Amino acid sequence: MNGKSYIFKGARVIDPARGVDAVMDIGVAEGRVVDPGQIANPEVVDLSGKILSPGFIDLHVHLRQPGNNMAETIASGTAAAAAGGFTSIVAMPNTNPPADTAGAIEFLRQTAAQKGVVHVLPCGCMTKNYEGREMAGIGSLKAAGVVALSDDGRCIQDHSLMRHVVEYAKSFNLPILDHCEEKTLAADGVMNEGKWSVLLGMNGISGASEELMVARNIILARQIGWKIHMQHVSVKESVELLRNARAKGIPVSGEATPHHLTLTDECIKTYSTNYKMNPPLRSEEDRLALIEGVADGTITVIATDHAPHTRTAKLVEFDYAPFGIIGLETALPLCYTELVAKGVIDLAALVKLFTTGPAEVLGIENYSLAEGRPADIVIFDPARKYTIDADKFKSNSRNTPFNGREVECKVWGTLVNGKMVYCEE
Ligand SMILES: NC(=O)N[C@@H](CC(=O)O)C(=O)O
Ligand SMILES: [Zn+2]
Ligand SMILES: [Zn+2]
Repeated sequence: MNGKSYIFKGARVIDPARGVDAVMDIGVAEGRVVDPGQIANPEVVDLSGKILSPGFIDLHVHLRQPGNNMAETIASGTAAAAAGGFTSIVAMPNTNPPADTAGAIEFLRQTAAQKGVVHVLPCGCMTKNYEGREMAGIGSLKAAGVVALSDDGRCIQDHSLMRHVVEYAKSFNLPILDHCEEKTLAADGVMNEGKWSVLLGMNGISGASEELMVARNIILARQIGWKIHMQHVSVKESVELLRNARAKGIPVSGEATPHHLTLTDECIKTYSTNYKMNPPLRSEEDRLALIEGVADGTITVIATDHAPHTRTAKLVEFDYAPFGIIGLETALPLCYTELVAKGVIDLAALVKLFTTGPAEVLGIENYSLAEGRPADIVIFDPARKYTIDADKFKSNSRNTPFNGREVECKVWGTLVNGKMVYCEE
């Protein structure tokens, strides 16, 4: 079936689910991880100096198909994922039309099967037509194969409706991935509310907008006893709320994006719309609190919130530009350079944030390279220094603030079901 078989030799294998961190050989045949001694006619690949780990999982990707194929398609978005080392991506449902029905999920699954190069895990809307008014048909979404529910891009403001959604999500065993944003406090802001919004004369988005909904979600998760995952956590108060809730055993979790971990609202003095996203870049104090949350295990996931927009959409005044930046092809090098190379966390901890952390949110057990498991693998070279060049991206979009940035750690190859779907050479 899967043509080639491989023996990968000499890599440092980091496999957090099994507590493995050692130089060893890994065999791949028939799409699975196998005993390297049992393979006939393998291609032997010398990976000395490189790292091999389970493929990365991104809980937060916008593929834009259907509705905006110019910005991204399932084909281009999954190619970008493979280039970034991701073998599974959760597709956010805020497409056009939104993924709020079994039919929409079926379209995504069929297109992903034909055009996708990595696993596309569908996420369904929590509300009908993504309007925040009426619950979507969660049972039929589950039957169609969604792995989670989200109204990302928006946040259900009606707490009673949200409570019912959480109850249904629990009965269908679907985690909720929530975009935490109270609307009246976010108002018509375009950047973080703070010193820089005052200096630049722009409308601010209060950190309290996020904090309030994180608190709401913690209350519902506790009351209902069900998993709520906070998407793109950006302010220090949210980190503190999560830390306390998790210490009490409330089933909540949180993700940080590479951009919130590496940039602040000061960047907006350039007026580049590639610094405009939601939630907005926050203060240095917030950024440091996120890093602390990652370091102490409060935040268990790094997710990209890959949000492609065309050049023309972003080529307008800051106030009018859409929110969002791409991230699949820059996540690993940015996080390696800023977190591992600077000694904040070690490499094994970073691999966890991209593998077992997100797997746990989705309820995937034993996400590992144990023999017999599907060969979803990433191989990367931490010693490789390079300059990010957006023109080389597989994504259809170029809306990144990191073009030209010097980084270390390059993805060398990505395998999905034993097939090399990206290889540097
Ligand atoms: N993050 C963003 O700024 N934009 C996202 C929506 C979202 O993730 O909230 C998008 O769909 O463009
Ligand atoms: Zn969002
Ligand atoms: Zn998003």
